[in-house]
Amino acid sequence: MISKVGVIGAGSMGTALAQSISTRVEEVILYGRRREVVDSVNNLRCNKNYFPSLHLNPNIRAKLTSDSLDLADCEAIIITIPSSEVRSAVNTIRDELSDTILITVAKGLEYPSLKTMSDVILEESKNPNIVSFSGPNFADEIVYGHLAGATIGTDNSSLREIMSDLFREFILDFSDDVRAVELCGVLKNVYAIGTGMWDSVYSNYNEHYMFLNMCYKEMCTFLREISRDKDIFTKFCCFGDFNLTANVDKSRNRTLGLMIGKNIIKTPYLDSGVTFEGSKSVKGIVELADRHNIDMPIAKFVYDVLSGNNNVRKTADFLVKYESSKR
Ligand SMILES: NC(=O)c1ccc[n+]([C@@H]2O[C@H](COP(=O)([O-])OP(=O)(O)OC[C@H]3O[C@@H](n4cnc5c(N)ncnc54)[C@H](O)[C@@H]3O)[C@@H](O)[C@H]2O)c1
Repeated sequence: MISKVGVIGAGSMGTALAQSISTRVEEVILYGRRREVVDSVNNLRCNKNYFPSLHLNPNIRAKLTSDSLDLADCEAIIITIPSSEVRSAVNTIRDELSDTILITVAKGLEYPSLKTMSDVILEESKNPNIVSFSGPNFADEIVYGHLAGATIGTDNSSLREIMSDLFREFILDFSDDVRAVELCGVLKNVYAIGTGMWDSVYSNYNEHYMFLNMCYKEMCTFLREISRDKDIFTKFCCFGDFNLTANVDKSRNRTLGLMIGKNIIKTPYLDSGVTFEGSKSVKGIVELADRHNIDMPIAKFVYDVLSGNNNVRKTADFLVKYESSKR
């Protein structure tokens, strides 16, 4: 159905999705910032900075973002750059985006606007054909063709069939509440940091799963208030992605929480750069919760520790007392 796709961002997720969809479309253009990455894709058929031993399919070509992009003949564009870069990147190419489907995988909340990435993309591109792609999937597994699940968030039902075909390598579910799908991706990062912090203090299985349950309950309380999709709780973007990110040590945000709890990383630590997107979003989530009058003590726990206002043990002990006092 779609024959040409542009992927903005030649990092882990961009390369993984390019490889995955290249079995479905005629041509994929991977847009990267670094010349050595672009050259390795075109000349060596691999992305030497991210997956040096993976042979990329022959219909993937790479281009530098600093060159003329020629996006106009791409029927879909997948945005796989860190959320902090999305506004400026879309602004630069906004004149070429009017007739394409814009798919975002970036997980973050802009601060202080509290806008999700689809809000930001719509504002910059004025193109309403926006899809969010979110679920429990690590790039280093997608890239080798392992099975994965994902939620497609779109309020345009005519895009569902096109997305089903493009992402045929995935098991998909759908939601018409794009913002809720994206907020699941932001919340799960906050709770993954929190679970890492908690596990650095309480390490038994009972303690771990008690806290995990408390996090999921808080996440659902938030979603019940803001989501139009009343089934969001069972979708890949919610339950699956929350579990993957909070439970698996390969998750960057969980690792951040563990390292802060073990004093390997010092706080304050709210603005970290590319790797730990959750730490950038936690302040926004706390503000959104306040705006909607939702009690979110665990998100506040993560915020307090990341901003250097409290340590993990004291805050975890406070949470235990707080939960017990609700009886
Ligand atoms: N890695 C995963 O498993 C995974 C899974 C789901 C979603 N995501 C999301 O995908 C996004 C990217 O994550 P990643 O893991 O691929 O990160 P990454 O650090 O591996 O790659 C990001 C790439 O984007 C490039 N980049 C940054 N700003 C750019 C710009 N303005 N124009 C072009 N390229 C730019 C960087 O050079 C880098 O190569 C994040 O929002 C992340 O939350 C990642």
